[in-house]
Amino acid sequence: MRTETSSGKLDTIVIGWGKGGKTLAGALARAGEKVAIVEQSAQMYGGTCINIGCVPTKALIHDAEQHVEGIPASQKFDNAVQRRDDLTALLRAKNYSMLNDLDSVLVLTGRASFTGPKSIKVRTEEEELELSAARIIINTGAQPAVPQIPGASIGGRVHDSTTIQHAPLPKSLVVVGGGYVGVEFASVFGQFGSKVTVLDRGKRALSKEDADVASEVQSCLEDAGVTILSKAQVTGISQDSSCATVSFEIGGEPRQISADAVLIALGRTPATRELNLEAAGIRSGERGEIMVDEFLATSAEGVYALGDVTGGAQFTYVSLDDHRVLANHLLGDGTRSTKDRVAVPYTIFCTPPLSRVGLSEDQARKQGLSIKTAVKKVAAVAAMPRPKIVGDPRGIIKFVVNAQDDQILGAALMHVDSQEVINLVALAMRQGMAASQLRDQIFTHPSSTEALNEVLGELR
Ligand SMILES: Cc1cc2nc3c(=O)[nH]c(=O)nc-3n(C[C@H](O)[C@H](O)[C@H](O)COP(=O)(O)OP(=O)(O)OC[C@H]3O[C@@H](n4cnc5c(N)ncnc54)[C@H](O)[C@@H]3O)c2cc1C
Ligand SMILES: NC(=O)c1ccc[n+]([C@@H]2O[C@H](COP(=O)([O-])OP(=O)(O)OC[C@H]3O[C@@H](n4cnc5c(N)ncnc54)[C@H](O)[C@@H]3O)[C@@H](O)[C@H]2O)c1
Repeated sequence: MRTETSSGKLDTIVIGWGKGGKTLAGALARAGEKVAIVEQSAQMYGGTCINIGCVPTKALIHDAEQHVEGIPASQKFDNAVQRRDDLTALLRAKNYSMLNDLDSVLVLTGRASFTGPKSIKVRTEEEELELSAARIIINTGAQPAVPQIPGASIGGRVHDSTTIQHAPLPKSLVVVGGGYVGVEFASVFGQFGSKVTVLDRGKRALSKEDADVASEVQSCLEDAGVTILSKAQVTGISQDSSCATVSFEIGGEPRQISADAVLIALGRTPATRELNLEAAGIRSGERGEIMVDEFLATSAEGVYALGDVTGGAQFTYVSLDDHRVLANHLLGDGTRSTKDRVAVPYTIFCTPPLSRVGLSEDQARKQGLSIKTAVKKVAAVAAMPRPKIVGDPRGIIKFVVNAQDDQILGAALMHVDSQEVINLVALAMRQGMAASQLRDQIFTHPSSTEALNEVLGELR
C-alpha cells in the first residue's frame, strides 16, 4: 500500500464527485488548499446528475417530446440515445478538467473507505493508497434502493434508472414505483412509443399532490399511452428469454403483467455501505444516511457530509446549496446554515412538467390555515398564449394563498416552461411578496410567466 501522494500533505479529501463536493473542492483549491477528490468510476466524473441523473434523462425527455415525421420510433430513440451519450461525454470531460487542471487538486479514481478518523484507503484499479487530511468531506450520493421483492434484483430485463438508460427501446415496460423516476421514465418511454404500466402502492397517482393536480398529470401520461395502477403491492418478478412478468395485488386480488422490461424505481438510498464509517466514528441513521448538523458537520470532528448522502431532499440544487453552506462555514463568516432554506421548489419532468413549491391545498388545510385558492386549466388561461404557440396547451395552475395576509403558501404549475416559472414564484415567496404584488408585475409576452397576471387575479 502506498501512503504518500505526489501532492504532499493534503488539507482536504473529498470522497465522491457529486455536485456539492466538486464545487467545494474547486473553491478550496482556489483558496490555496491542497485537495484530493476520490471518485470510484471514470464514468462518473461529475457525479450522478450529469452522467446518469438529471441531464441524460432530461435530454431523452426533450427528444421524446419532438414530433418528427417519417422516421420509425426505434430510429428516433437511437438518435436520442446517441445525442444523450455525446452530451454526457462532453460534460464528463469538462468536469474532469475543471478539477484535474488545477495544480493543487489531486484526482484519484478508486473506491474510498475510512481507515481512521482522518484517514481513508482508496482502491484504484492498480493499487491501494492510504491518504489522510485535516478535513474529509463525504459526497457519495445515493444508489437505487433494492426492494425485498423476489426476483427484483437488477439484471436481464429488470432495470434500475441507470441500466434502463442503456437498454434497447422496450415495446412494453412495467415501472414499479410512481415517484419522480417512475413518472419521468414512464413519460419518456410512453412518448417513444412503449406501452407503459406504472404500479404504485399509493392510494392514487402522485398521492402527495392535490387530487386535481395529480389527475392532470395522470391524464397527460395517459395521452402518452401510460396506464397507472394505484394501491398495487408487487409480490414478485420473474423473467425468461421472451419477457418479464410482474406479479402484484390490488385490494387482495392477485394480478400479473408481462413486458419486455421492468424498471424498479422505489427511491434512492444514501451510499454509505462501503465507507466503513465506524472507523471514523461517523454516526449514520436507519437508511445509512450520514447524520449532520445544520452546518453539515458529522459526529466526527473535521468530517463533513453533503448532498444525497445526508438523507435530505435528493436534488442537485440542494447538494449545490449544501456546498454554499459548507463553503461559508470553511471560508466565510460561518453564518449560513441549511436551516436558512425556504420555499425550495421541485419539478417532475413529465410532459408537460409539474413544478411545485410550498404547501399544497391539502397540506394547508391540514395545518388549519385560512386560505384562498386559484385554480385554472392552462387551456383556459387567455393571457398565456405560449403553450398554444409551442403546441401543448395541457396542464393546470394552482395557487394557495394565506387569506389573512395574502402571502403565497404554495403553487403547483403544470405546463410548458413550468420548471422556469416556479423559480420566480419561489423567489417571490422567499422575499415575502404578497400574491397581489406578484399578480401585478410586468411579464414578457408571449411567455408562460404572464399566466400569473390572470391566475392570481382569481384567488377566492
Ligand atoms: C434518473 C435520475 C434523474 C434525476 N433527475 C433530477 C433532476 O432533474 N433534478 C434534480 O435536481 N435532481 C435529479 N436527480 C437527483 C440528483 O441527481 C441527485 O440528487 C444529485 O445528483 C446528488 O448529488 P450528490 O452531490 O449528492 O452526489 P452524486 O452526484 O450522486 O455523486 C456521488 C458520487 O460519489 C461516487 N461514490 C460513491 N461512493 C464512493 C466511494 N466509496 N468512493 C469514491 N466515490 C464514490 C459516485 O460514483 C458518484 O459519482 C435525479 C436522479 C436520478 C437517479
Ligand atoms: N426531477 C427531479 O428532480 C428528479 C428526478 C428523478 C429523481 N429525483 C430524485 O431521486 C429520488 C428517487 O426517485 P424515485 O422515484 O426512485 O423515488 P421516490 O421516493 O420519489 O418514489 C418512490 C415511489 O415508489 C412508491 N413505492 C414504494 N415502495 C413501493 C412498492 N413496494 N410497490 C409499489 N410502489 C412503491 C412510492 O409510493 C413512491 O411513489 C427522488 O426522491 C428525487 O429526489 C429527482
